Amino acid sequence: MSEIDRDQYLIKDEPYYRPVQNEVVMYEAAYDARMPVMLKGPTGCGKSRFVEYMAWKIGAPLITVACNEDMTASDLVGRFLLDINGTKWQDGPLTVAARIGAICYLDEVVEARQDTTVVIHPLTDHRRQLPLEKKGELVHAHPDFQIVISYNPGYQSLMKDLKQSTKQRFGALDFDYPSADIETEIVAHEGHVDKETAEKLVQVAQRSRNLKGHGLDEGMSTRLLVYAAQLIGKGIDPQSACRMALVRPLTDDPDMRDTLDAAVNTYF
Ligand SMILES: Nc1ncnc2c1ncn2[C@@H]1O[C@H](COP(=O)(O)OP(=O)(O)OP(=O)(O)O)[C@@H](O)[C@H]1O
Repeated sequence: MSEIDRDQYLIKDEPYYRPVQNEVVMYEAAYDARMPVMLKGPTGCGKSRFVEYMAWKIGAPLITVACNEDMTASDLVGRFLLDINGTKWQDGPLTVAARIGAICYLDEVVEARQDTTVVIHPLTDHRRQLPLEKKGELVHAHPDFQIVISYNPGYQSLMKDLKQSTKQRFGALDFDYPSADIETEIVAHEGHVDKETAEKLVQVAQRSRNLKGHGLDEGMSTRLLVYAAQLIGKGIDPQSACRMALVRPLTDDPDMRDTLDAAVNTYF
């Protein structure tokens, strides 16, 4: 539909992304094949940043949808809205992406109910179609349309997982917190702190990641390390910065909190 302003979804400035493995080359090949891609990995490890960077590099518009359990198929596909002139169809983000040839990034897709997730099926196989049942229209995806989903395998349970018939429509790239030297580089760059401070933050995080499954559901993410670095960059003393950005968000358990505070104190 010509009235959609495609340019608004373009990423104008290069996002900072530090490649970790061969993910850039792999993604480019998948994009060339318009293969649906699944990014697997823990929270705050760089998946969204990676998609932004790839969209910028390719020059493709990017439409991101944060999925949640209340999301319905209509939230993705579109719905009729009432206005003073009667009813008017409004495309949802998935439909807009299919029409303009955007990369549609469904963040944490497993949060959505399975009856919502299945609407992506006809778009992710050879059909590349999206039926708008309520409107009686069959949208043929633009040749540049691609679908990308993110998925945190750590959170999944039998109750909440993607169906095999959904999973097996995607090529998957594994993401994880980067090695210490790369993560230090990222934290120093994003948090505007010196290398030595970034290194210490990464060491604290690595300690917390060893506690995953032993009282912690998840270790400190790269995102939290960037937060801590930003506070330190604002002149906050490192211990207080780490308490606020690294320890308190992670746990409500007083013993675990003390353990993590102690880990912070050994480095700062
Ligand atoms: N490889 C990387 N290059 C540059 N920045 C990174 C990288 N990895 C992580 N970061 C930093 O970590 C922050 C969090 O990453 P991002 O938002 O992409 O996480 P995510 O994996 O998408 O998390 P979630 O699953 O919770 O949405 C980014 O804003 C960025 O500052």
